[in-house]
Amino acid sequence: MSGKEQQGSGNIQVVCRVRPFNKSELEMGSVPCVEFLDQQTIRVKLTNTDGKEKADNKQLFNFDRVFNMETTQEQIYEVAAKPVVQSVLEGFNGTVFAYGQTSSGKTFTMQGASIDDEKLKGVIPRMVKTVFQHISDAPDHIEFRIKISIVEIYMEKIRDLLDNTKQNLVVREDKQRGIYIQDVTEQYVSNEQDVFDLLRIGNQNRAVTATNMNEGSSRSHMLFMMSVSQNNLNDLSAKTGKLILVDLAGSEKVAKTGAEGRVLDEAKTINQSLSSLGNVINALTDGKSSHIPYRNSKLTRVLQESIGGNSKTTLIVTCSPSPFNDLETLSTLRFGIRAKAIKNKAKVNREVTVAELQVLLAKIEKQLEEKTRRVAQLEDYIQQLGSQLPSETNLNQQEDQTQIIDSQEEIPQNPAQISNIEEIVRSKLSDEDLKMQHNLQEQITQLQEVLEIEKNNVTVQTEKLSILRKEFTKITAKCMTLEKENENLVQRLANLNLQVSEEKLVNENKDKEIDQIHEENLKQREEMAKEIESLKQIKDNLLLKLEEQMEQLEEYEKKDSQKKAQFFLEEQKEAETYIIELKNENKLLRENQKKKDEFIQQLMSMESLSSDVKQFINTFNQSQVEVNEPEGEIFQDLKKKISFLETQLLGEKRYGHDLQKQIRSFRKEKENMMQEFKQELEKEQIKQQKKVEEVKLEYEKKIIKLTEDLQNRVDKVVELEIKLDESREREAKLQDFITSDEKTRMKKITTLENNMQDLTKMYYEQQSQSQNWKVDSQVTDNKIQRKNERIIELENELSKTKDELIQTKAKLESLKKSFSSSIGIERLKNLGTPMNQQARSPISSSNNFSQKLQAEEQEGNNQSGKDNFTQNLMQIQELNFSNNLLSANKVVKPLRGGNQKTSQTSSFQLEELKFN
Ligand SMILES: Nc1ncnc2c1ncn2[C@@H]1O[C@H](COP(=O)(O)OP(=O)(O)OP(=O)(O)O)[C@@H](O)[C@H]1O
Repeated sequence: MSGKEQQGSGNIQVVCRVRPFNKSELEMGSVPCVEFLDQQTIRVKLTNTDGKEKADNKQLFNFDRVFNMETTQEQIYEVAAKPVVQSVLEGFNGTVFAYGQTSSGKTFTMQGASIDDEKLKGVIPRMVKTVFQHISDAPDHIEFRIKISIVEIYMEKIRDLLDNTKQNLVVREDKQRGIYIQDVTEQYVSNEQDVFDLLRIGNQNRAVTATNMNEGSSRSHMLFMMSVSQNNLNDLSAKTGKLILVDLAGSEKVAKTGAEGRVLDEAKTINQSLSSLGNVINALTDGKSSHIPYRNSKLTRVLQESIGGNSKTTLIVTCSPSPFNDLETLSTLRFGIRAKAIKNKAKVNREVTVAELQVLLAKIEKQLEEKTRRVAQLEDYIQQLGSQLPSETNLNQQEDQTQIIDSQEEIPQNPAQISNIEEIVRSKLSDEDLKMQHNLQEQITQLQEVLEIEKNNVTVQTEKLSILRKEFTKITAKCMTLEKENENLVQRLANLNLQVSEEKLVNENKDKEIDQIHEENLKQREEMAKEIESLKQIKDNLLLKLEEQMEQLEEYEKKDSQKKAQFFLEEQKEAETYIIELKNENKLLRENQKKKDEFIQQLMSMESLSSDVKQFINTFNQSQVEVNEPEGEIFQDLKKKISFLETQLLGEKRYGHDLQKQIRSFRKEKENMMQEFKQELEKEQIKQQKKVEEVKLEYEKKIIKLTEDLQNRVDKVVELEIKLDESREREAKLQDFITSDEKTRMKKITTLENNMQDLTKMYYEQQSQSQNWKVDSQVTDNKIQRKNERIIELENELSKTKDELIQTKAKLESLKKSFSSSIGIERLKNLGTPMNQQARSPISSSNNFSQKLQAEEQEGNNQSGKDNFTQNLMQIQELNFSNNLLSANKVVKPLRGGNQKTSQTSSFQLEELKFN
């Protein structure tokens, strides 16, 4: 695999999916709050409360891909997840995670409605197929090992969904393994079914609750992790790709989901960890943060490699199309846009095994062997061709000879030769001659010394020259680099100035921002405190009101019952009076009955009396017939009385009948009245009951409304409290940030300012130095030029001297010859001349000698030997003079600054250079 293939740096892929309307949304006749402009662009249409679209509503979002409501599970998988899975099979780390509001379709996307349904199964079951398909298509020498782990992050605890006993796992970091969950269950799998079984177990153990928004709302973030290790049995290489598929818990508004109690706590934790995820994304993308707060939540810690690390990552943002959720959809899309800017650096996780290295070593050894064999073959071939193979040392020498050493011009002067000549001359010359010769020798030595000095000077000068040349080139180079450095420094200085001013500006802005945020926070806090206070007041008022209303209700109920009781009492009273009346009437009736009975008895007694009377009358009548007439009158009276009594009886009977009738009608009336009363009473009772129930219902409704209101307010209070906590946290962080970051920034600024001052100083120093250097270089240039001139002069003089020396030598040679020949003649002539007369200074003695010669000349001893001698003497004088002149010239005439001094300086300089 090439290096390019092994590296994969790029942004996180972000795709957006909008789910279809659910049943209740369809029933409401909702119109989508999103519009799909093309395959990459989506627009959110925000509406006012009247349902009309808001003015200036251009909420456009661009993603790597936008999936509309009709998108199938397969389409999502092919575009969003399959490339990541394929990267994992190549040895990369890969992550696919779904983010969105509760009930927006995260679980549907990641797992699907059913893992067994071909159409509805989600990313996880589909991925399994791709992996096992790849394994079955892979060549035989590739060995695969697949491990599965499933965990959930619930209430900031990592729970192992494959082992219920592991309830609080720990995240660790390792150089080799990267970020990993310690002790998590890693189950080896060998086929698709194994994975599905584990998935089922994991789903069974996952925390799910029904909320107002979702029947099966995930209360945790679920992470499905798969590691795919591959061993190549041929080259023994190994690589491991890790895949993480994340079904996040949904962000939710507690007011909408109706969360309370435990569910509310869950919602708080979910929202908190999602906001930590948002913070990490912000820190990664704002381009300013040096610290990424991965450790603020378990979720971000586990996903550290996936967000901004070694992973190929796809984020699926899921949205609801309902206008009811438009603001949540908007914030989800904004989250996706921020995440899109994250850059990851994925690389193949290759493991270099010992076995692999051994194979590599064996390969290299084999190559080496082949190369050695080839060399031997080539050597044979060369020898066969008759060529000599260079030995190793020759080869080394050849290599060493690459350095060219400058050879110095040899001066034609040989001290050995001179010493030879000296000896010959010494053996042949007399003392005076020897003296002369000695003088000459001295002169020659002087000349040689001068020559030597000059030679040394020249060497020194040449060396100096080369050193100076080198120095000059160095200085020039240095000057150039300094100039460059200077330019860079100026540039840097300008940049630093810019940076500092920018930093200052940024700082000022930040300060302003911080102040603003601080102020805003304070305001918000005040507002929130006020709001909370007012809400508390409202809550208290509501509670008071509720209590009052409850009291009123109780009072009302009391009053109602009192009223009812009174009403019943009155009714009872009425009924009682009525009953009393009826009783009275009954009494009357009974009295009448009594009377009637009495009367009937009377009547009966009267009837018996009348029958007695009748009997008596009959007996009387019978007896009347027998007795007399006057008794007939009594009878008549009795008859009248009887008839009167009979009419009275009849009247009484009628009266009795009437009374009975009356009693019957009274009874009927009473019964009817009782019936009516009962009916009315029942009706009234039902009415009252209905009324009571209505009132009760009304109150219950009111209570429910008030409780709902109260709950909403409590929710609001909770939300506000969460917000307050968050803003407090934010403020605390800001404070930290302000204190720590600001301090470091201030430090940075001061160090930058110091640096700037130093740099400015340095810049000026450098400038003055470079100026000095320029002057120095000019001076050195001039010096070099002068020295060059002087060297040329010296060289000329040297060559002159050399010529002269050669001439002198030649003359000396010829002189020696003629001297030796003439000395013989002279000796013969001046045998009586004392030796001490000749022992004077060379010049004076030679002058005397010349005077003598001149005298002899004048004397006319004109022999050829004598002429020669004179000529030679003249020549010697000339030579002496020129030599003196030359030596005077050479020794006295100083080089610039004095010859000795220069030679001293140069030797000093040389010492210095040697030392350097
Ligand atoms: N693309 C879709 N097609 C058909 N039905 C869908 C789609 N997306 C989601 N649903 C349905 O919507 C409901 C909610 O979906 P899901 O449970 O996946 O939401 P979620 O985002 O996971 O919610 P939570 O965060 O509360 O767990 C489910 O009944 C699901 O079947």
